[in-house]
Amino acid sequence: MKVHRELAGSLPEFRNAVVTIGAFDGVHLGHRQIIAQLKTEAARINGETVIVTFHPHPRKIVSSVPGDIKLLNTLNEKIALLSETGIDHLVVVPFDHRFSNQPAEAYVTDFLYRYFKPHTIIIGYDHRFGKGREGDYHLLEDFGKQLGFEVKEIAEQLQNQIVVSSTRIRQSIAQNDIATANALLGYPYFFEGLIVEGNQLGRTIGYPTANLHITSEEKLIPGDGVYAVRVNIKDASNSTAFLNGMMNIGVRPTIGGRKRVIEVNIFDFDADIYGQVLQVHVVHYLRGEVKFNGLEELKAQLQKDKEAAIAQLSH
Ligand SMILES: Cc1cc2nc3c(=O)[nH]c(=O)nc-3n(C[C@H](O)[C@H](O)[C@H](O)COP(=O)(O)O)c2cc1C
Ligand SMILES: Nc1ncnc2c1ncn2[C@@H]1O[C@H](COP(=O)(O)OP(=O)(O)O)[C@@H](O)[C@H]1O
Repeated sequence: MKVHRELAGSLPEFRNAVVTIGAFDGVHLGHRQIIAQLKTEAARINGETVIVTFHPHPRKIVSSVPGDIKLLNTLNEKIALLSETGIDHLVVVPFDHRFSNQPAEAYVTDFLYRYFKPHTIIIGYDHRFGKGREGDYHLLEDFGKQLGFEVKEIAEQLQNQIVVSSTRIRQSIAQNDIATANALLGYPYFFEGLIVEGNQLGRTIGYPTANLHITSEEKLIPGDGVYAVRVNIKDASNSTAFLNGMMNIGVRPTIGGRKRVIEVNIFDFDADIYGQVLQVHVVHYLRGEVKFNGLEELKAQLQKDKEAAIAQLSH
């Protein structure tokens, strides 16, 4: 997959471009359905598959509360996930107020048609574009007749009767409904953080925990609670080996904590990994955070959590 981060001057001439446009936050099962169609269509006409996405996320620019929205993917994660789907081109369009204020007609002629000369455009059932989201499938179809491109619409995707949408997945993760989120994503939700020092208390009770500092401000972190996780230490070896573990997200009422922390105890593991980046794949929600009467009670619960986590991770 070739990644293009600028429009003017640097885009190639695509051969029979089969294009889709969207935020693709999460690269979830609905997105994957569109991508599958893109590839089928491109194979049929010997064309190239092109995904057009925007950065920053359009909601960050047009939202009334800027900076408020948390996302499923950082740009780099999105690029990695899309790259695995086997498409030919990803175009990351810088999204700003000027771009968002283009009338829908100008968006089609001065942007879509001008840069991509599409053979076919495939969009999701709820895709909107242009100032005030005024452009839709029908407008695109009208332009297609004039300018000579095909437009195809993909119906909404259901998973266990739930409509697959980035918004729905974001809500599920924030409310610790990891089961729903993962089912709609098609993979376990993941995030990463830098391993920093904590109170060094964990090791004294037999459960050392890697405390994570999240460097991406936009990344959505699951709601408070205890989770079964798989982790990958992103060190120089670039190993993709996964280790099992359990994670707590919360303020740690038992030790009188106030600040929200994210910490992971890795099973069958013993090494100093301060300063490394840990990627955490959230597999299962185990329980809510509890205030215990002292460390002994907490320790007993941690043993139970570990057994529950191992049972979940062995599926
Ligand atoms: C799987 C797991 C579950 C936890 N559950 C709770 C909990 O329910 N209540 C709580 O106060 N602390 C909980 N903790 C946090 C512990 O209090 C914390 O790991 C310990 O104080 C060590 O902190 P340190 O890493 O900063 O030294 C949990 C930690 C882990 C790893
Ligand atoms: N099994 C393990 N799981 C997590 N971290 C571990 C493990 N074994 C060793 N460590 C190391 O120990 C640190 C955690 O120990 P801990 O006593 O909880 O200190 P801190 O409060 O600084 O997190 C981790 O950051 C990591 O470097």
